Amino acid sequence: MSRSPSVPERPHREIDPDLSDDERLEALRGHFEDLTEVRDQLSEQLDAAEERREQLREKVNSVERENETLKSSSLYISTVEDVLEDDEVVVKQHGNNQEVLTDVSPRIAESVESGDRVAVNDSFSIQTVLDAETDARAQAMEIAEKPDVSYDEIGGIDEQVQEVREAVEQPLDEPELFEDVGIEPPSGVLLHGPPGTGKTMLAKAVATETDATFIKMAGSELVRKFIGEGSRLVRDLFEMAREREPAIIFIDEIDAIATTRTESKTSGDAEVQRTMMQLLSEMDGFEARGDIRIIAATNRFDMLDRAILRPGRFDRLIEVPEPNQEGREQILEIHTREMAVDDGIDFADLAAETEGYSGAEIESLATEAGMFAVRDDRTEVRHEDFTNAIEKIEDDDSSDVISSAGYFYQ
Ligand SMILES: Nc1ncnc2c1ncn2[C@@H]1O[C@H](COP(=O)(O)OP(=O)(O)OP(=O)(O)O)[C@@H](O)[C@H]1O
Repeated sequence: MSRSPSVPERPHREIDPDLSDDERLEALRGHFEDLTEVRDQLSEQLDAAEERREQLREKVNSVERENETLKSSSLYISTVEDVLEDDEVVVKQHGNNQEVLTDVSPRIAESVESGDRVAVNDSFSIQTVLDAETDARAQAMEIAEKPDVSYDEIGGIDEQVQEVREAVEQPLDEPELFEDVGIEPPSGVLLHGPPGTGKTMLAKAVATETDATFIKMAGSELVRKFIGEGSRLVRDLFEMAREREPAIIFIDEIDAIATTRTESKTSGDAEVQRTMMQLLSEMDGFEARGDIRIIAATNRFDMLDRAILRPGRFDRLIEVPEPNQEGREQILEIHTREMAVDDGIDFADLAAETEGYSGAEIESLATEAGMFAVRDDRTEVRHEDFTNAIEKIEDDDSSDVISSAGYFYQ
């Protein structure tokens, strides 16, 4: 900050009364000159102060304008690549990856660091640095230190539960077993099957059982909601897992980032490709015997880019099918455990009536049956509530819910 200039001293001159007229005149002239000099100095200082005030006023105006722009216009998200001298930085725009040399508003120049996510205006000038809350990282991942799903809540897929336990739980709990035998455990496990069959539940249950942190990222969100940030978020996902070992990374709807390459070369496709390449490179550099396990899920197995299924990547495929008669019966029993149900319910009969239902649809059926009891002012749910619920669901959804179960998954 500039110091204010010192105020000149007021000139003072004693005039001896014994002086001759000429001498007094000379002394007064001298005093007058001193006063004029001081006046000139003060006037110069006043000019400088006014100039400074003008500069400050301009600065205030520019900050106000900046503020207005910030409030009124859309800003673009970029990442700071490099911070140079004189408030200049190189930013990389999300979406098209274009690098731009730009300047930072002096107001925030000191808080900008390389790697920060920032908002830039139309002329690429950095307006604000995004904090952790606005950071997509927090929004894009679901993290559960202690997910609360146990194996006995999963019905009808015992074989798959067993396979997942061998491929995921054992390498975490008993890595020495694999070392002794001299084999690498599977790098990644891919669960594939129709929607609502328990794939997410299965991944959560292993995390619960092994006391691992469960970190979920949805492939579809990466490409729809966080456009341009996919590869960075994938990097963050693995970094987050390393920070929280033991951890289970669960990538849901992996098909969204790992579909077979299309002919079109739109920027969106290139972005999806980059996200997938990042995922592959994270997996390739991974220690399979380590404390991080990777599970992915898809209900569009046919569309997957085979590159992700190579050894060292998702090399253990587990199909999670729609439940069969026995499976549906088990799932019905699981989802009515907490309900007040009548002894006369014939679960085997209901299972036969619900062919083609997924686990998620059976869960909705149980809730719907409960609703029939509530409507009838009863606290106990009866067999006919279930049959009424089946009828209602099939009437309501004959065109979508039930048939969609097998729609994407062939
Ligand atoms: N096998 C099952 N046993 C018990 N409940 C199940 C089963 N499958 C699904 N459910 C119920 O359906 C809900 C949704 O299941 P989940 O999210 O695990 O399915 P998903 O296979 O991951 O589906 P999507 O492919 O749509 O992501 C679960 O919370 C659970 O209540």
